Amino acid sequence: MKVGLYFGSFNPIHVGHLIIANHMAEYSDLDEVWFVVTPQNPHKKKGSLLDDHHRYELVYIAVDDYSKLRPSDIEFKLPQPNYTVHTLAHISEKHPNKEFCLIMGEDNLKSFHKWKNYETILEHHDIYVYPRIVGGKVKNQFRDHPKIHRVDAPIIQISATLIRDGIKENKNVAPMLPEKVWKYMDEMNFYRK
Ligand SMILES: Nc1ncnc2c1ncn2[C@@H]1O[C@H](COP(=O)(O)OP(=O)(O)OP(=O)(O)O)[C@@H](O)[C@H]1O
Ligand SMILES: O=C(O)c1ccc[n+]([C@@H]2O[C@H](COP(=O)([O-])O)[C@@H](O)[C@H]2O)c1
Repeated sequence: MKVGLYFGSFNPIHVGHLIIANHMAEYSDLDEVWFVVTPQNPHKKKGSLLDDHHRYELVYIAVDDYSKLRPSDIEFKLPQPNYTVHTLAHISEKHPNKEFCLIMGEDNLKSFHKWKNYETILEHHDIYVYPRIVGGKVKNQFRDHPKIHRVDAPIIQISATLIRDGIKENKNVAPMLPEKVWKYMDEMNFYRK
């Protein structure tokens, strides 16, 4: 079985994430997509991060109705900050019968040369890249790389930052979130202060 791993802070998960993951599961050769909730991205400040378990709960609620999408808390017990190369080694050892690929946006591909041991990642895993609107260029070494596959998924301009800021300013952010996710966030008063 071929599993696509979609790593992120998911602070919170939104419809942009869900549309990408569902597109990969339905229109590529991936059998499943797992949302790996990252406690601490090595390139991001902890800042306004909601508690790990709350972010995981929101992902869990979001994928509940999708049989090919799953939540994963595998990074919760691994050392922080979370380097993807370590998680990939750990997850591959835990599930020897599955083939794991990485899903990433074009934005992340642009800074992929700064990731820890990115050559090791490319040696062992395929990467499925979806388009995003961002400045800058993808490095030549990643352009026609045999392990990097482009998937023509839709471009959605929503970010978790936009949602967090909107909630603080009392705006209606409901359309940007799966309905059950928004209901839970609203009840729990997440991101209000
Ligand atoms: N609208 C979107 N469409 C496609 N990919 C997205 C979108 N928003 C985020 N991503 C990508 O999904 C992954 C996880 O996203 P992340 O949790 O950082 O959300 P975010 O919305 O970018 O968050 P923030 O605004 O807090 O930086 C990252 O690789 C990110 O580039
Ligand atoms: O391994 C690395 O060096 C590395 C550097 C930057 C980002 N990442 C991972 O990329 C994923 C996307 O991060 P984010 O916070 O933008 O959603 C997240 O799981 C990070 O841990 C990993």
